[in-house]
Amino acid sequence: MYKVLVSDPISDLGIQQLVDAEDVVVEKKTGLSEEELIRIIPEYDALLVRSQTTVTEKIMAAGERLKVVGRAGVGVDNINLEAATQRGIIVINAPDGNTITTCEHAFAMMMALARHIPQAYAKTISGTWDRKSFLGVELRNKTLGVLGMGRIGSEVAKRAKAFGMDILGFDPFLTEERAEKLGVKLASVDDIVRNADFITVHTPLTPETRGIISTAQFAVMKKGMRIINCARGGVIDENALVEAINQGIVAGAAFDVFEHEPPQADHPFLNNPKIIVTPHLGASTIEAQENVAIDVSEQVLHILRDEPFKNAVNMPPVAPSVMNKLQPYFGLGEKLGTIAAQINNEAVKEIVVNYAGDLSEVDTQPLTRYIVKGLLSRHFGNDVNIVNSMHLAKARDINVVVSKSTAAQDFTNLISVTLKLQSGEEQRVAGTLLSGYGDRVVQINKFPVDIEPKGNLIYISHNDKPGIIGKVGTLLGNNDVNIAAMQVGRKIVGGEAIMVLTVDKAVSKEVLEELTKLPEVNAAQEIVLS
Ligand SMILES: NC(=O)C1=CN([C@@H]2O[C@H](COP(=O)(O)OP(=O)(O)OC[C@H]3O[C@@H](n4cnc5c(N)ncnc54)[C@H](O)[C@@H]3O)[C@@H](O)[C@H]2O)C=CC1
Ligand SMILES: O=C(O)C(=O)COP(=O)(O)O
Repeated sequence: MYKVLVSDPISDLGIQQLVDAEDVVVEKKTGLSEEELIRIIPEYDALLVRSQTTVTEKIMAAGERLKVVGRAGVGVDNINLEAATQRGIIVINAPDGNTITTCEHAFAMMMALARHIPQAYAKTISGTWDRKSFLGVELRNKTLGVLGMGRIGSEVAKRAKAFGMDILGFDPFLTEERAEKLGVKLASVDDIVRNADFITVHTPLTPETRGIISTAQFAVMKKGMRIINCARGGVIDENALVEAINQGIVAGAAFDVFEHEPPQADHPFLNNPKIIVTPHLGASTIEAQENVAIDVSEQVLHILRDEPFKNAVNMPPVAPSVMNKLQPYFGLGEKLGTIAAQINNEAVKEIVVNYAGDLSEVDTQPLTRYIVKGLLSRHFGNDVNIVNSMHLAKARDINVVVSKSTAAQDFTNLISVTLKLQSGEEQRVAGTLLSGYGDRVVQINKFPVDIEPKGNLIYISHNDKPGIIGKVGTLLGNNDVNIAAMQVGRKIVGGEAIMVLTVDKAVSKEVLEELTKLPEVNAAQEIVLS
């Protein structure tokens, strides 16, 4: 049974598929302190959060079974990604489910700012009929600057267009083509701060975006401009904003997010009549909450069940078309790594992976993670997975080199894994995916073989002498080890050779030692595959 902890308020309807899953138990415990979470997290395989729970390194360290942290939303700044990656914990988010909702909130904030709606409402319900104090401005013909033209920023721009606004957009990934399609003029941050009547930010909080709008930017803004932050607290410097309002540069600001949430009671935004605030409500609609919870629950279920998944934020993204091509090779890749690790006992300095044939045309980076995982699993066991395999290799100074070739000998695809060892020697395992037959190992070191990589194997390197096969068979038989299949590989008669035996059960160290004592045998290793 997999145990899932939901530690923030997440839509019941959205997590229903987890609740309904026969192999999952869902427990909801919100408002926990870090200490409480550290205490209970060892029981859980998955943790589902929104933005309230801060998933610290200590929580990750305590999460002995923790396989995945699912963020029902976009921003993962409350999750220590580095700590997750080091421990092989997959972090996923739900990037699309709250785009429209947050865009609509930003738009609502812009309109509320333009027409003083919160201030006018407060005064009216207090019994004062004041029509003079709330003279607003139209959005039509105003210039809107959008910083961050990703999912939300682009939707904001589309709506602003419909309101007759001119839009200046800045995003390092915004191309001229896409800007044109969106009806946005590509601009620099400087163009935007100098020319916009309204500015709205839609970037994550990164070292680069922290304070992207600060004192220097406010200093050159149009007098009477208005500014909105429905992204992350800190993108617009809070103190610099208050100062710009006091100087009469900024006519009004609308903030949904704060540098520290919730803000202290004496936060300068909370009693400034020119600043309207909401308590991080950008994603808070029925629709968005259902969407993000459904998305994240679906992926969590896949991860728990070791099925392919998407939206991992601590692994590079892979296009679905690429994923579809690579997926059939994941098992083979991992097994090749496992075999390579088990036929040698030396420290590995470098792993050279060559993808040939069909595979040379695809971005194989996710597949390399599986190979490295298989390789390191001999020593790391379950502590290595595809999230941390490259990280663990790097931390151990193991260089991973990938090469590609169009020709794949007689195969349509071929993966070769070569280990460069401390002694300067090399070990090589190559395999292919044969249509209709599945995974096959087709080469070990210089010897061509044809092995189904499955179950328990014994790898023997020996000298090709008459009678050796019989001796090995007798020795194993005497030790009650049944041979299911056998492959012998040699280059020349009487020269170096290898034997790979598929056996029905694991063999003991003692049996392996007995095998190495046979005069023709140079080495005998067990290879265990799942
Ligand atoms: N208030 C709320 O409740 C919500 C807030 N958000 C926040 O909104 C932000 C945007 O979300 P999405 O549009 O879904 O993300 P996204 O990833 O689609 O877009 C973010 C964009 O920011 C751009 N960017 C990064 N660095 C930049 C820089 N230095 N200058 C300009 N652009 C830069 C990226 O290239 C990307 O296109 C995130 O911080 C997210 O956490 C998202 C949902 C709800
Ligand atoms: O998705 C995001 O990035 C958000 O900021 C939404 O946060 P929330 O899920 O409402 O706590």
